[in-house]
Amino acid sequence: MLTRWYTRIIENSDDLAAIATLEAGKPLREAKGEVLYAASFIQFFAHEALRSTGDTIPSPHPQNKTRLWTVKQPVGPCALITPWNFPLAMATRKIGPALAAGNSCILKPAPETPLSALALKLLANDAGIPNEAFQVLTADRENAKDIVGKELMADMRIRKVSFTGSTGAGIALMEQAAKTVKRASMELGGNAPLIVFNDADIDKAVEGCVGAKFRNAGQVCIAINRVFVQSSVHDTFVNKLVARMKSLRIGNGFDSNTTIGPLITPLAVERVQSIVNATIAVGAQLTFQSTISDAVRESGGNFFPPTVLTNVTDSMPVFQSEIFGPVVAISKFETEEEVLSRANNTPYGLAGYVYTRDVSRVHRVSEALEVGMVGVNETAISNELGPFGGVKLSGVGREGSKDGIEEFLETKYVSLGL
Ligand SMILES: NC(=O)c1ccc[n+]([C@@H]2O[C@H](COP(=O)([O-])OP(=O)(O)OC[C@H]3O[C@@H](n4cnc5c(N)ncnc54)[C@H](O)[C@@H]3O)[C@@H](O)[C@H]2O)c1
Ligand SMILES: O=CCCC(=O)O
Repeated sequence: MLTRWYTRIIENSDDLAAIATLEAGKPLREAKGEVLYAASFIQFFAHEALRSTGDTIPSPHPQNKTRLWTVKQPVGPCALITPWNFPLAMATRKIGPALAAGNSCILKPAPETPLSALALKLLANDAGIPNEAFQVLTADRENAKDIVGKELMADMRIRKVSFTGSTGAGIALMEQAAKTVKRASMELGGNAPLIVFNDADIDKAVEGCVGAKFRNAGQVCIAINRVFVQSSVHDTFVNKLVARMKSLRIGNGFDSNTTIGPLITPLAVERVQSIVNATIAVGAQLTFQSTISDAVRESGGNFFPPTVLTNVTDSMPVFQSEIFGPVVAISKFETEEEVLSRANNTPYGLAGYVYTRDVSRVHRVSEALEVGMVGVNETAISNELGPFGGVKLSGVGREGSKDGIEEFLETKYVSLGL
């Protein structure tokens, strides 16, 4: 059934991408990429279902009088709660392993993007997945908090909660889930550093920065939030970045020239603007800001122009908050020791990126960064095979990869006396 669902998603990819662009505003090209990314989790976990095997264990008893083994069993009905920024992929990254492990599940999508979830469900039912096995429960923001979250969390029948969203909401759900001792996986906010050393390929670093900063207009949990550039290559990096950013095109996601769409709500635009204003007010320099054409501005979308801030210091608001918008904030550093201490000086630990040609440094820095995922000389780290997840306030558990299905399985131990 999962394989059939995968096929239905691919067959309907143009419609799914259009729905995601309509709901979330992302450029259609990115939405098409998200459909393939979303589908990959269904295909991968359809295969992974075949590998959910237990162990046989040697008997510890002197006369070999017992046989011991384990079986993998479904954890039980699952509550899956997802955000709006990847309305298809964040859903399938949970539904795929939940169903593959043999669980039923209830998906509670973000109030901003319920239609993508409902479209996925239609295709799942069409592929033969029973209505009862995968349900979608839509709710507005207040109902999500006050009724849905608490109802699902208080219900003893729900044995697992898998959440992707903000750290604050994740903590609230963990507290609620504790009362019925549910298994909990939390994919939460980030504050990713990009570290560019003076031996790096600067063109490659600029391209990586553009990729991981402007994807979905910066509304990505693994988006680069703090850029640290070694002082001798700082000006070169900034100049090349600004030159590259001049080719970005802001506009309606359905316009084929658009590379940056709107932010999700007017409130999101206000929030990003206030972070930028507060950072400039304490001494950062506004080095570059793209222009938004009158036609685009008058179209009424929630656009924020791609922006570069330099002379940023660690205590400034742009380094302290998850920006969730197209703003590059850059700071200079001198030594490896200094930059590692500054990069780790955050309660978050989702992704980190480093550009260097020194292989020893690759090992030192990737091991020392307090994050769940490291991109070395690349920033496109997301795929169905890599374990996705964070440490510290960025969450617990992993999604995708062989680890992803384990989150939805219990290990039962059987001891047989002969
Ligand atoms: N680590 C990851 O994999 C990952 C992926 C995507 C987004 N995120 C994070 O998500 C955040 C942006 O998404 P958002 O604004 O939709 O987040 P959010 O936390 O406001 O909402 C996420 C989901 O949780 C629901 N929700 C919120 N509070 C709830 C509560 N108390 N009880 C039950 N449900 C509740 C919302 O309705 C929505 O469906 C960012 O912080 C981003 O970094 C993390
Ligand atoms: O926003 C967070 C998820 C993005 C991704 O899976 O690459």
